[in-house]
Amino acid sequence: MSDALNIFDLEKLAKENLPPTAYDYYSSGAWDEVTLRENCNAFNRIQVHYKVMVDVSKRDLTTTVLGQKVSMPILLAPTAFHKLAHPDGEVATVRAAGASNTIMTLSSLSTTKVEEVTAAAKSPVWFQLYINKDRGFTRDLVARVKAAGCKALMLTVDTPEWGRRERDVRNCFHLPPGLSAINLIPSNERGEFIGQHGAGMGQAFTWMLDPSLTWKDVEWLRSITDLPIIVKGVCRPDDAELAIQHGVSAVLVSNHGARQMDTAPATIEVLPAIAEQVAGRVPVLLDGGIRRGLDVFKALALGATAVQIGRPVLWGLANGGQQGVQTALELLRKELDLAMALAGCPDIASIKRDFVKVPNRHF
Ligand SMILES: Cc1cc2nc3c(=O)[nH]c(=O)nc-3n(C[C@H](O)[C@H](O)[C@H](O)COP(=O)(O)O)c2cc1C
Ligand SMILES: CCCCC(=O)C(=O)O
Repeated sequence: MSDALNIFDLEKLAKENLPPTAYDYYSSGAWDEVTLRENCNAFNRIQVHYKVMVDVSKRDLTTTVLGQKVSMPILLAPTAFHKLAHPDGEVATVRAAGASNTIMTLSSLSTTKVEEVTAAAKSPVWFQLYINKDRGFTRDLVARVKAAGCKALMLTVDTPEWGRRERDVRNCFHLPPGLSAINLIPSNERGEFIGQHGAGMGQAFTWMLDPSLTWKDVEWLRSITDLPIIVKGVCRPDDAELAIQHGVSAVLVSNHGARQMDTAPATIEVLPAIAEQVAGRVPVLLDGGIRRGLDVFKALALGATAVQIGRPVLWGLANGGQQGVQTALELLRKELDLAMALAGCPDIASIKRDFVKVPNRHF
């Protein structure tokens, strides 16, 4: 339905379709948005050293992530409030993930009940979790999402407090009447009011965060569930090491789409050192700034098993719901496929470290 040639076109169309406050909420980053720009710009500084005269007439983008086969190494990151973009909300998103045969992680702050999302799923759904100050609340939620059929927990660890997104503060951003973080309601009366207060998004949701969290809470989480745990928000090799020591099943290199700590490095810049530290013990995933299939190629060359996309899904959702999300996913799939052909890589396993050159390494 859309004439979008790429994700940037989809964003332009989304901006026209969305109420300005919703567009600002989706697009913004923390403070001066330095990292927001860097997440994308850093990909462009990486060179691709392609091979020639390789038979790339047949190409295979399939791969396996945590034992789950996907049609491509591009997963859907957890993002809040999909009904702000389209009335079908997270159901549209999960249907698109199913049609593209890849994994969606549902945000804790989804505007659709987890059971409704998994019922519409044709491919695995993971659940993004914040550990609540009230551990009983978290325990109930974990049991509920497992019963609903979620196949892994993605524990977000970069959010002891909400980062400050000044566009939201200026806009007095809040959820319109009728929308709420619905999964958080049944266990907690405060849920009803979540997000209904202007300018106070951060405040309205602060009750669900616990700034006292440490790695021992990952052990606690492991003790209450047998679901695999992916730690989301790691940006340093030493933290990746601690995550592994505390028994996680995967490490996700992420700076929360630049919405938490501003001037944090671009995720693609810290990926090589983290992948070296992890050394294949668990899968390393990455998100932040992926706007081209070529970016996916670079992340894989630098050690990621797969990547996640956040905002591109929302831009798709704002352009016709399920169909728009499929457009976003298929644009990126085609770009990755072409990048692999041009680089001389017929399959995912052949995308190796020596295909890319990184100008300045962190750590
Ligand atoms: C509008 C929006 C909402 C988000 N909501 C959540 C969330 O509820 N939980 C979470 O762990 N991360 C959340 N994130 C972060 C994403 O999971 C992901 O890390 C980030 O969007 C990746 O960067 P990209 O948008 O540049 O692809 C959100 C990001 C955006 C843009
Ligand atoms: C109050 C913030 C809601 C979620 C969100 O925007 C994020 O995780 O970045």
